[in-house]
Amino acid sequence: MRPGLAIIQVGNNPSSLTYVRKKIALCEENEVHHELHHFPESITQQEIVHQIRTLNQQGSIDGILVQLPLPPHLSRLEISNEIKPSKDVDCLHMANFQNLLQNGEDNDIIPCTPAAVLHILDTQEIDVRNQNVTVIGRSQLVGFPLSVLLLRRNAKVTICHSETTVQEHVEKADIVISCAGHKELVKGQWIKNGAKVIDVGITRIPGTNKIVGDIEFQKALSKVSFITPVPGGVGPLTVSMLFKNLYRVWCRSNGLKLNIDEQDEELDYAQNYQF
Ligand SMILES: Nc1nc(=O)c2c([nH]1)NC[C@@H]1CN(c3ccc(C(=O)N[C@@H](CCC(=O)O)C(=O)O)cc3)C=[N+]21
Repeated sequence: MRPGLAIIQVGNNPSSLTYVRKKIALCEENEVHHELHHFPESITQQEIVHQIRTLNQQGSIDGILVQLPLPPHLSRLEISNEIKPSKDVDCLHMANFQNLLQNGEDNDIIPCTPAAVLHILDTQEIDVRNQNVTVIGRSQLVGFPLSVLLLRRNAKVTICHSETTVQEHVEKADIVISCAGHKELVKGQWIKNGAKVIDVGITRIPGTNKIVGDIEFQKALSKVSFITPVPGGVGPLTVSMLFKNLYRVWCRSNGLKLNIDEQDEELDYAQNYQF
């Protein structure tokens, strides 16, 4: 049986519309069974919970993804914990999240964006051990788990957030990973010569189709020894990692042994990425 992915989307957040469209396009390209459950902003907590419970029972669905952010009247925590842990491709359920903290990269599921960042570090052969790594942002899906995973790789991690100054921590960083979603928050001149920079942030410029990252890219270019662009950097890889996670849960639910080499091939055909 083909892998099956259910996406739950609430409202019409323009970024979510784009991301969901990309995920569905990849499902179609790769013959992954998919269902989009798109609800109006007015949906109640109970209705969403009911939908998740139905999908939890559904044999054709291996992975359930609740597209974030949710509107403020819905409880993300409660909704996350309704997802059957074995179908949770984003590692949102608290049991999965706890396992992630305990097992680090040995965990079954690593959330898609942190997994994308680790993949970049690995393919670029960037060793974070004993390096000053400044992570900007502490969200449950990105900054926080990523920081823990970097710590387990023995990086010296500094986490910045809305109540910290950023400049001084960027200035001392060997590696900067920005996941704030604030247009050009990190000034090129702050970056240490030779530093490596991964830009996870995406901000849409209103009234255009343009997106920009958290880093002043052009100004950073003369300083860095490596930088990922926006668009065309972490974003597309994030979607590849979703498919990697889906493949994992599908293997598990079908009693198949995971073949990691095969899995990496799956990843290559899912996206072409080149920095
Ligand atoms: N439950 C959940 N899981 C997620 O994995 C999740 C989420 N919620 N909410 C939002 C973020 C963001 N995210 C991206 C997906 C694709 C691109 C992507 O393809 N970006 C392209 C272009 C995008 C564009 O043109 O707008 C690029 O950066 O080149 C970016 C970001 C997944 N997220």
